[in-house]
Amino acid sequence: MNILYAILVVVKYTIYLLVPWVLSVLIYRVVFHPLRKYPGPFLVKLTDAYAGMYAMRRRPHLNVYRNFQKYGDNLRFYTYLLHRRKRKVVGQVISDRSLRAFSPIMSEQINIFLQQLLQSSQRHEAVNLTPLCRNLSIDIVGYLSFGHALNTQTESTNRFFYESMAQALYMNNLTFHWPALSIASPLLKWLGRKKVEGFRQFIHDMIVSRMAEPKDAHPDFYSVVAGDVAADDDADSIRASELWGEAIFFVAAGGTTVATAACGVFFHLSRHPATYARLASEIRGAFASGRDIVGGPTLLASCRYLRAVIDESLRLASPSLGTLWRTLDDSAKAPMVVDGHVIPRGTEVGMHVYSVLHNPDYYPEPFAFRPERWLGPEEDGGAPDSPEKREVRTRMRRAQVYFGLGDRGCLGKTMAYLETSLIIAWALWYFDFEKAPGEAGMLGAGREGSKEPWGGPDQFQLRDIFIGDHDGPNLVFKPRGEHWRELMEKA
Ligand code: HEM
Repeated sequence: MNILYAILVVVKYTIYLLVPWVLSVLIYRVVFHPLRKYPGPFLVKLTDAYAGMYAMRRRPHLNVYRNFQKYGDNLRFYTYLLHRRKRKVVGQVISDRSLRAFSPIMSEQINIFLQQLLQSSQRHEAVNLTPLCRNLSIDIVGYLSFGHALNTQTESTNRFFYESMAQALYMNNLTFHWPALSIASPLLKWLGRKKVEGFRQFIHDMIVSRMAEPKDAHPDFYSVVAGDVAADDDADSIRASELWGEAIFFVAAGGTTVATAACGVFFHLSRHPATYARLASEIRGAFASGRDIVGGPTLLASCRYLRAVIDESLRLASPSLGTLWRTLDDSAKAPMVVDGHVIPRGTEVGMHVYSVLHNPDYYPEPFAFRPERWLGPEEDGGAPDSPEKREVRTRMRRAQVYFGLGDRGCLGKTMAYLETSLIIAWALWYFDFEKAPGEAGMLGAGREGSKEPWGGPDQFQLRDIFIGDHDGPNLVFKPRGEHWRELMEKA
């Protein structure tokens, strides 16, 4: 009885202390917070659990978009910032010169992907492009980062890689949107421990096997950073080294983004026959054989419609969906001013990629797939131009944020365009394709009758786990004439 009484007293006084404390925090957040003048859902002012709930459901991009529609151009949100990466070092790995040295490896890997399409076509089976493109881009980034043959395209051993990485990113994204959840970090880590540890072990093995080779053995990330970041080859030292963080970031940044880009293009082409026909005729008219399709002026500069299709697909289904955060450098003397707003020191300001890319002020009919919007009059059959049209194009280009902008923008942009262009151009050279019949063909698409503009059957569905996660499309490939025989020679 005495113990029960003691517990009740403790609970009572805890409540007496907690209630005023919680109330004062809430009053501060609503009434006195330096960001109080910025609109947003009332719950956001009270707690970051609001953003966390959407992150949990992998839908923060859609929620933020909806809030921009409701509250205007500036929103208040709780989150915190990622740290800056060694841009200069990483930049050297994917400079144009390094890419030239690397492009035979890229072509070899895409060739394996094409062989798989060929096999599916010979079996008259539909293929799910998500695992195929994911394995391809992960294999390419494996070579690019540590000269390492991951062989996820041909063997199942390393295929856990994506699942593990996605689990780690999902967890990070969750605590990023809902920092208070860090209290539960040990539990979350424990729940996801197998996948996350698998991912860590994998990166560790990749680094160790590369460190065993001479620095210049491959034209890869390691050959550039090896002298810059030192680590012994024991697990703790590697995990504590800068190489570790850089490697994880690099593999995550390059490992799945291109897969999303390519899947988006496949999805949209399979839903838009006129676009498909125009692009097929551009590619098939520009080259004499599949062997002639290589990176360089013809593919990237002459195939303007291909670029427009990739751009429009990246706009609708951007591999990066969330907010790119910035904060004022500690050493900066002048305050940060954004769009006329003076930003309190220590506050992070972000640009929400999905919302910008679907803003009707920049992209009229933002959910419509219209590659032509990216073409100038000279590329669009000499269509009449006007100052208004030029103004629309300029605004569109300035809002083209899927690679980020400015001095933190994507360093892999050239590589991403090259890789996606080669995948699509070769697929259209060797094959014809269409969406799989029946329900299977709906994989990755929204639903008929959806009330949301992003929910319809012509919209590629992305889940926001920091990167865009997806499944599908399921497509049926048919070899085009006798061109496929060239693939047999390449095999
Ligand atoms: C379509 C594919 C891709 C998209 C949409 C994309 C998008 C992005 C975005 C939005 C950022 C952040 C920019 C910012 O914070 O302002 C970024 C950064 C970065 N990306 Fe990409 N990316 C793609 C492919 C790649 C590839 C293939 C690589 C390399 C293999 C790569 C390497 C990087 C690196 C190293 C950074 C960090 C730059 C820095 O912090 O200074 N990306 N990317």
